[in-house]
Amino acid sequence: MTGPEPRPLAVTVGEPSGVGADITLAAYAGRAHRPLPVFAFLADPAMLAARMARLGLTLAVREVASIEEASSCFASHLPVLPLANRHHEAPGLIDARNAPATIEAIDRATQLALAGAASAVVTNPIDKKALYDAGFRHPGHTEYLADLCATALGRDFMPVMLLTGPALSCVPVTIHIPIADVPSVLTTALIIDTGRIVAREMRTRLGIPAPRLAFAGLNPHAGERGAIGQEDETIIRPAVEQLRAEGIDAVGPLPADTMFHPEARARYDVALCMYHDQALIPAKTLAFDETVNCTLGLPIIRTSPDHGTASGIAGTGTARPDSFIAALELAARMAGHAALGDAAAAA
Ligand SMILES: NC(=O)C1=CN([C@@H]2O[C@H](COP(=O)(O)OP(=O)(O)OC[C@H]3O[C@@H](n4cnc5c(N)ncnc54)[C@H](O)[C@@H]3O)[C@@H](O)[C@H]2O)C=CC1
Ligand SMILES: NCC(=O)COP(=O)(O)O
Repeated sequence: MTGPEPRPLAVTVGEPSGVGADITLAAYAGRAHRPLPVFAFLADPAMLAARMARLGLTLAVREVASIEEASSCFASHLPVLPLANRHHEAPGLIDARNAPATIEAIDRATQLALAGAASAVVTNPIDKKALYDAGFRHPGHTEYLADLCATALGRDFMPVMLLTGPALSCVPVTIHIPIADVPSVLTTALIIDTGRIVAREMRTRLGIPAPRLAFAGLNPHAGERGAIGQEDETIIRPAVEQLRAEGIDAVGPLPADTMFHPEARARYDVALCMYHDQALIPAKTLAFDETVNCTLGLPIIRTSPDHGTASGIAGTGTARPDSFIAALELAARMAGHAALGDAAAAA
């Protein structure tokens, strides 16, 4: 017996000078070999046509008026929800005129997910500086999506960035801030709040019944018992103790340099790291093509490939779609779609 048809995913095009269009088109072109969950692509059809021509792709595209139409045409046509704003197609070239369309795609995909018409949002990478220069006041998708959800629902959400792949799941507790600001932004309360969201959503959304959380220290050797910095003992340890008191399986602070080798990784389900690169370097080094960026703490599901705009290879046909496909697959799994293999077997 098959259940109701799952609602489509809403995929945003991201920065048009980057590889967002390339990897989405490549994933769709390869769907016979690696089946995809149904999605609608929020993009400028003219920009897509130009990128397809540049890539030598001849895919059947259908402009759809609503995301619901994606389900009926996905097998034969790439469903595109046209943006009202234009994207100028020029690989590698940042153009300030593109920002409104890039943001429109994120806004509309989020609205579709909040309204229940899309089962999840999958974002392609944005060029953060290009958007900052155009007046975008959020560090990245993670915080912007939380703001959009807060505005729509009238309450605040604390977004948490999770990078998850076959070898490692990890969370940067502080995200896109200068390294010099990390010690002052890092507080016991921030670590506790992050740990609670991670523990809850690893269980409720990622299917790990009793997640084991490992917290990295901030300083070398996790501060060497206070001899190499104080934050490990004064900020991180009290947070870990509080989480343990709440029944969460938490350990740390652990020396960060020895918590990512295979035996160490076997002892936890998710590493909570104190700053961006402490988390993203091991995640991308271990599985660049399979790791997915997923935002926890929101009332919607959002995933993304782990990589950036890769604008140096946009339009060349060399961008690998694997992390993007993994992001589609994770979003579908989190949204409760039948596994693609199961769906194929039931068909
Ligand atoms: N979720 C998002 O919106 C993200 C956006 N970014 C943005 O991306 C821009 C560029 O960031 P970078 O640090 O240069 O990282 P990047 O991931 O764009 O590129 C790093 C290296 O990996 C290669 N690469 C990336 N994706 C690839 C793919 N799919 N196939 C083959 N090779 C690939 C690139 O060619 C480059 O050599 C920045 O503006 C940054 O803000 C970065 C990460 C995530
Ligand atoms: N380095 C990760 C990254 O830039 C992703 O940011 P976001 O746009 O997902 O917030």
